[in-house]
Amino acid sequence: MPGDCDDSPMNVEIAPSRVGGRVQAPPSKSYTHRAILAAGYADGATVTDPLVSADTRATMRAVEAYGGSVDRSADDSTLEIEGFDGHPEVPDDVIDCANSGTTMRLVTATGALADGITVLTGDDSLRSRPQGPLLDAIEQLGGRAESTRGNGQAPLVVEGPVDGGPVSIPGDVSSQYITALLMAGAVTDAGIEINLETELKSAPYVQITIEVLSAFGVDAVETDAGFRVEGGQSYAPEGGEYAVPGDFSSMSYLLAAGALAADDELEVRGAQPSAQGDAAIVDVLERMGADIDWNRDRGVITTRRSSLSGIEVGVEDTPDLLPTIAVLGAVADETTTITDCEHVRYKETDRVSAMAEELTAMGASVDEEQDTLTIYGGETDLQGATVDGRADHRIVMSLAVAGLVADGPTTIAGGEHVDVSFPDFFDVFERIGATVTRE
Ligand SMILES: O=C(O)C1=C[C@@H](OP(=O)(O)O)[C@@H](O)[C@H](O)C1
Ligand SMILES: C=C(OP(=O)(O)O)C(=O)O
Repeated sequence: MPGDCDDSPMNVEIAPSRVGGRVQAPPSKSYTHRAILAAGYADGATVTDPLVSADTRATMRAVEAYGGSVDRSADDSTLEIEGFDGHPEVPDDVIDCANSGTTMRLVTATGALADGITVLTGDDSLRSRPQGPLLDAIEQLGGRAESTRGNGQAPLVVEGPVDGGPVSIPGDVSSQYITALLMAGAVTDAGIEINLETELKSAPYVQITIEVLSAFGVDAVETDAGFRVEGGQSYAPEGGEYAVPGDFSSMSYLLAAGALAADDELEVRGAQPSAQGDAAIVDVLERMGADIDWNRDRGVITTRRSSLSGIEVGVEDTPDLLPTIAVLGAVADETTTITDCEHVRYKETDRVSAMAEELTAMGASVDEEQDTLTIYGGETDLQGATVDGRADHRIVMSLAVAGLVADGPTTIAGGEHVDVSFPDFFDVFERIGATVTRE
C-alpha cells in the first residue's frame, strides 16, 4: 500500500467493559485538511491544534509537492506552513494521497491551477472511489483532467492552468468536489460559479469550507443554484494563525461508548460548536433516549449508560455517523432505520454493506437496501466475534464500541487503520476503561 501509514497489521481484542472519566476530543480532520491547504494557497500560516494523522499528512505532502513547506512542532501542536501564494508549482513527482478522499479531491483542483501536469494516486481503496464529476468540472473550466484507466478513478492526470468560470456538477456523490472548486476558485482570475445538478449530500462539509475560507479572509457564498467564489482573492488568516476545533465524528465513538457503557459519567471535552454536521450525534443519542448533556459554552458533553430505543435517522448530511448509529441501533430496543445513505457506499469501503455484514456476524438482525439500513435492535444481544475492520478507520472504531457491550470478546482485524483520523484511539479507549488487547 502506498502512503506513509507504516503501522503493521494489528488485531485488536475488546473485552466487555465499563467506561467513564474525562477525555479530550481529537482535533477535526476536516478543518485540519482545509487549514493546511488554505495555508498553502496563502503566503503561509500557523495552524494550531491540528490533527496529525495519516490523512492529514497526505495533505501536508501535497502542499509541499506544490511548492510549500510544512514544519511540524516536536509535539505536533502546531504546523508552520509556508504557502505557494496562489501559484502552485508543477510537482516533481506523483502526489500520493494514500487513503484520503479529502486530500485527493481538494488537491486535484489545486493541480488544475498549475502551469503543467500533476499526477495523483492513492491506495487500493482510494483508487476505487469516484472522481469523475470533479474531472468533468475541471474540463468544463478548460483544463485537462483524466483518469488513467478511463473509469473516473485514480490515478489521475490534471493539467492547468484554468482561469475559472461556470461549472455544473452533481451534488449527490461527494461534497468534496464543491470544497475543492471553492478553495481553488478563490485564486483563479475569474472565480468559479458552481451549478448543482442534483441535491447536495454532505452539505455541512461545504459550510465547514466556507467557515475556514472566511477565517482566511476569503469569501464564498451559497447561491440559488449552488455556490460562488470570486476570483483574485488572497488567503490570509487574521494574525497569521488558525486554530482547529475538536472533531465530532471522532467524538461519536466516545459518546456512543459513554451512552452504552458508562456507569457513572463520561465527559468529552473540546466540543465547541462549529459548522460540523456530525454534532448531530448529540441529538441522535438524545432522541434514542440517552442521558446526554452538551454545555456549548464550555465545549463539554457528558453522557452515561442509558437504555436506548430505535429511531429513524437520515444521514444525508452526516455520512460519517452511519457506523456509529448502526452500532447504537444494534444495542437499542426496537428498530433503527438509517435512511439517505447511498453516498455512504463511496467511502473507504462500502460502509452500508460493511456494517450490515459485521453486525450480522455479531448476531444482530440487519436489513440492507441501496439507500436504507434497518437494524432490528433488541432481538438478540450482540455476541463477541471475530470481525473485519475492512481497512476502514470508522468501521474499526464503531466495532470497538460494539465490543464494549457484546457478550464475550470481540476481535477486530485491521486496528492500525485508526491512524487515518484518530491515531491514539485505542489508547484513549483504554484510558476511559475499555479492556483492549493488541496482537
Ligand atoms: O469534506 C470533508 O472533510 C468530508 C466530507 C464527507 O465526504 P463526502 O462529501 O464525500 O460525503 C465526509 O464523509 C468525509 O469524511 C470528510
Ligand atoms: C470518508 C472519510 O474521509 P475521506 O473522504 O477524506 O477519505 C472519512 O473520514 O470517513
